[in-house]
Amino acid sequence: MSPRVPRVLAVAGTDPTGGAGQHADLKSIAAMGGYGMSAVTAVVVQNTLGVRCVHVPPVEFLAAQLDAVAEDVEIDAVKIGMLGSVPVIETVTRWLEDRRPPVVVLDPVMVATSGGRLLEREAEDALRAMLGHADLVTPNLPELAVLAQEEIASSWAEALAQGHRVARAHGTLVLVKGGHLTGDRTPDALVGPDAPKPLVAFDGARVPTENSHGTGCSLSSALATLQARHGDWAHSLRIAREWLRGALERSGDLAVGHGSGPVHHFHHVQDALESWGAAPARFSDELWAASAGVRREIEELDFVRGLGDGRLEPERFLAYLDQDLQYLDGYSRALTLLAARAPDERQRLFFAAGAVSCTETESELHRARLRHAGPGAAGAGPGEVTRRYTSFLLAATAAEPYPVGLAAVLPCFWVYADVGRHLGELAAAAGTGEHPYADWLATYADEGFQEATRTARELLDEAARGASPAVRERMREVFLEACALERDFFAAPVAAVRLAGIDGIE
Ligand SMILES: Nc1ncnc2c1ncn2[C@@H]1O[C@H](COP(=O)(O)OP(=O)(O)O)[C@@H](O)[C@H]1O
Ligand SMILES: Cc1ncc(COP(=O)(O)OP(=O)(O)O)c(N)n1
Repeated sequence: MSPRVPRVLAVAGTDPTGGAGQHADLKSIAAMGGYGMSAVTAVVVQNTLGVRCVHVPPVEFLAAQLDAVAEDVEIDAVKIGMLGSVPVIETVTRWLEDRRPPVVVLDPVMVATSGGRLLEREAEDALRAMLGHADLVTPNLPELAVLAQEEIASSWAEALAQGHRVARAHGTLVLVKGGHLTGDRTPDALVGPDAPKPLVAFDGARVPTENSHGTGCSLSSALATLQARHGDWAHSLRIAREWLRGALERSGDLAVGHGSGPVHHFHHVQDALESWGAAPARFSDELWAASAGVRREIEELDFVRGLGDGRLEPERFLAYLDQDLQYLDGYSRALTLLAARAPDERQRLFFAAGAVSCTETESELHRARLRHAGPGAAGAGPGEVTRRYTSFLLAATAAEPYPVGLAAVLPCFWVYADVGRHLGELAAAAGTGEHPYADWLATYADEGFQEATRTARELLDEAARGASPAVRERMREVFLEACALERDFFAAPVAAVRLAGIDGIE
């Protein structure tokens, strides 16, 4: 019977930055619910930028490690990664002949994506000769071509056919991986020796990230673990792919290295930790605490008190609406600039959608109210505070680093949502009678707006994690300046009672 916690041995090289090799294997095995062990084949000096050099310890040392594990622990699965040279391949082959665990996955590591060779060229024949010992071989496309002794496949159909030829020649299953294909899809398929048609195939959109260091190591060790658990390759591949997709999508949380960074093996555990209350300190919390004084000043403003308890003069409310409409024009331009500079599709869509909503929905709400108030309700142009605030936003989003632009636009989401909460409290305290601004106050509580505020905050935290100390400091300055501008903006309508011809408001 399959063990609940499979004992999985990784026979592989090292990566001191923890993204590839046996470090990635151990994380992947644990992430899939296994117990990881490792025997070192080669000590590799590498980081996310590339491989610097390789030291292969005497093979007697490797054989002793393998025996030490096997003599003590029942091994449910082995994942074999970097082997490097003929003597190492021969040592591992001999060990497999003596003590083969029930599941053997061989990732025929040859060249790191960053360019460094991890298998001597003269060891390629020996590696091919070893394939028959594996249940599953997981080459990337260049490795598959070496195993097949053919050109690199240039299409998915060619890759599948090549995978089948390798599977047939060595009597093993081959996982044909599409990570190295050009284009925005990353298919994977299991091909067996008996027929060219894949036993199972999966497709998916490529995750837009540079952080793919160690994906091959991670996938193969996850598969070894899942297979020891379920005994079904198709099922194992489905789960491993889904997990790896999350690990690629959340790789940006890690901020490790300056090159192709590692994937986030424990992205699912991070969520569990947070649900247990172990949320990490958020940079946005720090900014929020620093803005407490300005937010108190906003709550004290006559305009805010009057809007909350309903006593605000209509002409002041309309003066505010008129300036807010002109502010929205600048704000939507600032969001458009951020969308253009966003590092990934999710952020680009978020800011682009925000810009559209400002220009279409929110501006129209303002215009409808101003139209209803009569022809005198529209002001002459942007007031001094409106001009100052919008110029500040455009400068920050166009010319400063992207995380700083994010810090500039966040208060318009967050402070506004917080003022809305406070206004709701003031309205409730003022009593249950008819409130002249009730429908306007309801817009602050809109769930779509609250959700957008949460997302903007998460994006700021994400950007802060990858930012240098100098950029984080600038984010703080800009965030506080935007909060002060929010305050000045709420204070400005007091000076605007000059608007004429107003009978009522809607
Ligand atoms: N950007 C990406 N988005 C989604 N999946 C990816 C991406 N990059 C790699 N993968 C997946 O990671 C696994 C290993 O990738 P691949 O690049 O083919 O191998 P290797 O890391 O051995 O070079 C495959 O399942 C592949 O589909
Ligand atoms: C020690 C070690 N083993 C294997 C690799 C290659 O890892 P892989 O998962 O194929 O992905 P890249 O790192 O090449 O993107 C390695 N770098 N080091």
